[in-house]
Amino acid sequence: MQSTGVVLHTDKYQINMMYAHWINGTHNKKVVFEAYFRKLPFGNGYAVSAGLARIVAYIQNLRFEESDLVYLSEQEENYDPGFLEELKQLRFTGSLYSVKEGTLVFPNEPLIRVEGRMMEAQLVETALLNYMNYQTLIATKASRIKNVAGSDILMEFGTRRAQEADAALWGTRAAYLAGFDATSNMLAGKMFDIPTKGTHAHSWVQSFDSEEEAFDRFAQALPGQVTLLVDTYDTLNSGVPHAIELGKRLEAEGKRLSAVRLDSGDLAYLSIKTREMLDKAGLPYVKIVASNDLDEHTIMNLKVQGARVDSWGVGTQLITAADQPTLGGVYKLVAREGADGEYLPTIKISGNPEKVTNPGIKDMYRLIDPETNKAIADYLCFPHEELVPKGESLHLFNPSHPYLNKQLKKYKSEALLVPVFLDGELVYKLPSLEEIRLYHRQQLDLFWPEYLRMLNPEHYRLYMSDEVWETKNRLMKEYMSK
Ligand SMILES: Nc1ncnc2c1ncn2[C@@H]1O[C@H](COP(=O)(O)OP(=O)(O)OP(=O)(O)O)[C@@H](O)[C@H]1O
Ligand SMILES: O=P(O)(O)OC[C@H]1O[C@H](OP(=O)(O)OP(=O)(O)O)[C@H](O)[C@@H]1O
Ligand SMILES: O=C(O)c1cccnc1
Repeated sequence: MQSTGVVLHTDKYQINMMYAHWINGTHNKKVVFEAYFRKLPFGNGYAVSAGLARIVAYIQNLRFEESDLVYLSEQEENYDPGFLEELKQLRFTGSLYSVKEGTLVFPNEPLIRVEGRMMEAQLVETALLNYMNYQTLIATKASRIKNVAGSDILMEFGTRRAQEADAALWGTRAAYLAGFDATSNMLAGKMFDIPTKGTHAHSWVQSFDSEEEAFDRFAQALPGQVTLLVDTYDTLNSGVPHAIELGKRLEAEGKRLSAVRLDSGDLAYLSIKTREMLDKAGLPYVKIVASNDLDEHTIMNLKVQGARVDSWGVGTQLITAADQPTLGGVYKLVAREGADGEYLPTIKISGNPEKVTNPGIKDMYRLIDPETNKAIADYLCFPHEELVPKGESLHLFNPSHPYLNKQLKKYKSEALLVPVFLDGELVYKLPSLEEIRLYHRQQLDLFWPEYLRMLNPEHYRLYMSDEVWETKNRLMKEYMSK
C-alpha cells in the first residue's frame, strides 16, 4: 500500500535526540527497542494485535523529502546542515520483528522489536506506537463485541463519530480482522476489500410526504437490498406495519424485503414485537437489524432479554473505544551496542516493579499442550537459549508471581515474533485481510474459554527463562547499588 510523506509523523524529541546523537557521533550505534503494553484494555483477558500492515507501509516509505528538510531547517533548534544532509540519506536499514496481526497478545510481551542504527530506531517510535496502540485497541474491542454477538452479523457504522478519517479507516480494518462482517465505510471497503453494507437514514423517510411513499420509492430504487428504517415516527404503529405492507407487495411481485432496522427505544421489546408481527404477516425471512449506541455490554444484555436481532450495527462505542481511549503501549530500549560491537542489555528502573523493563534482546514463544492443543503460557528467552526439545522439562518462572514457579513437562512451542524487515529488506509476505481474520479465529481456538470470557477472565501468564530473569535481577541490583 502506498503512503508518502509520513517521516515527520514523529515527536520533535526524536529529531532532537537524533541530532544530539549525530553531534556526539553515536548516531550509528546499534540499539534494540521493544514495543509492548502493560495492562489489558476493557478488563479483557487478551488483546488482539493489529497495525503491522500500516507499520510496514510506513517503514517502506521512510525518507525525508526536500520539503521536510526545508521545514526542519526552519526550526528554532538550528540543526547543522550536515545533519540535514545525513537525514536526506536516511532509509530504514535495520531489522523489525513483530507478532502477526490477529495474534492474541498479553501485557509485557514484546509485540514489535526494532534493531538498528540509533537514528532510525529512535525516529520510528512515535508512528509505530501510534499505529500499534490504536489498531490493537480497536481490534480488541471488536473481538469482545464478536464474543457476545456469536454468529449474528456485525456491521461497523462508526465513521461519522470516529476521531477523524484515519481512525475510521484503520479502525474499520481492525474491527474486520477481529470478526466484524461488514462496514458502512465505502473507502475502507475499497482500500481493504471489506464487504460493505448500508440501510438508509431518517432523512430518507423525512424527505417524502409519507413513510409509505418513502419505503416504496426506496424499494423501487434498490430492489435487491431493501432494509427499511422503521423508527422515524412510531416503530410498532407505523414503521413496522408499513414495512409489512410493502413486504407483502414485494412478495407478490416475486421479490423480498430484506430487513427492518430499529434505531431507538427499547430494542429488546421492539425487536420481539417486530419479530412477532413479521412472522404473523408471513414474512419470517425478513431480518431485524438493531443500532443505537451499542457495545458488547448492551448487546449481551439485549440477548439476555431475548431480543430477536439478527444483525447489529455498531458505531461510536467501537470506533472510539469509548470506555478506554488508549492502549498505552510503550517503546523501550532493551539493548545497546557496547565498545566491542556486542549488545549490552539495558534496563529502565521504576518504583513500580511492573514498570521495570525486561532487559536484552528476547524471543517469545507460545507454549502449547500437545494433547489438548491449547495454549499453556507464553515464554521469553534470549535467542541463543534454544527451547528445550519436546518432552523435556522447561522451568517456568515469573518474578511477579514467584509462587507459580513450575516445571513444564510436555509442550509444543510457536515463535511469536516473526522477521518482517531484515537489514532494511522486507522479508515478510503480508497476509490478506481474510487470512488475518481466519488466523485470529484460529488463535481464539488455541485458548481455553476461561481466558476469553468478557468478565473477570483468568490471567494468562508470561514466563521468562532463568537467564532473562538473572540478567534482569543483576541489572536491577547494579543500578540500585549506584
Ligand atoms: N432493552 C434494553 N436494555 C438495555 N439497553 C437498551 C435496551 N434498549 C435500548 N438500549 C440501549 O439504551 C440506550 C438508549 O438510548 P437513549 O436513552 O438515547 O434512547 P433512544 O431510544 O435512543 O432515544 P431517542 O429517541 O432520543 O433516540 C442505547 O444505548 C440503546 O442501545
Ligand atoms: O449509534 P452508533 O453505534 O454510533 O451507530 C451509528 C448511528 O449513526 C446513525 O445515527 P445518526 O443519528 O447519525 O443518523 P440518522 O439520522 O440516520 O439516524 C445510525 O442511525 C446509528 O444510530
Ligand atoms: O447503513 C446504515 O444503516 C448506517 C450507516 C452508518 C451509520 N449508521 C447507519
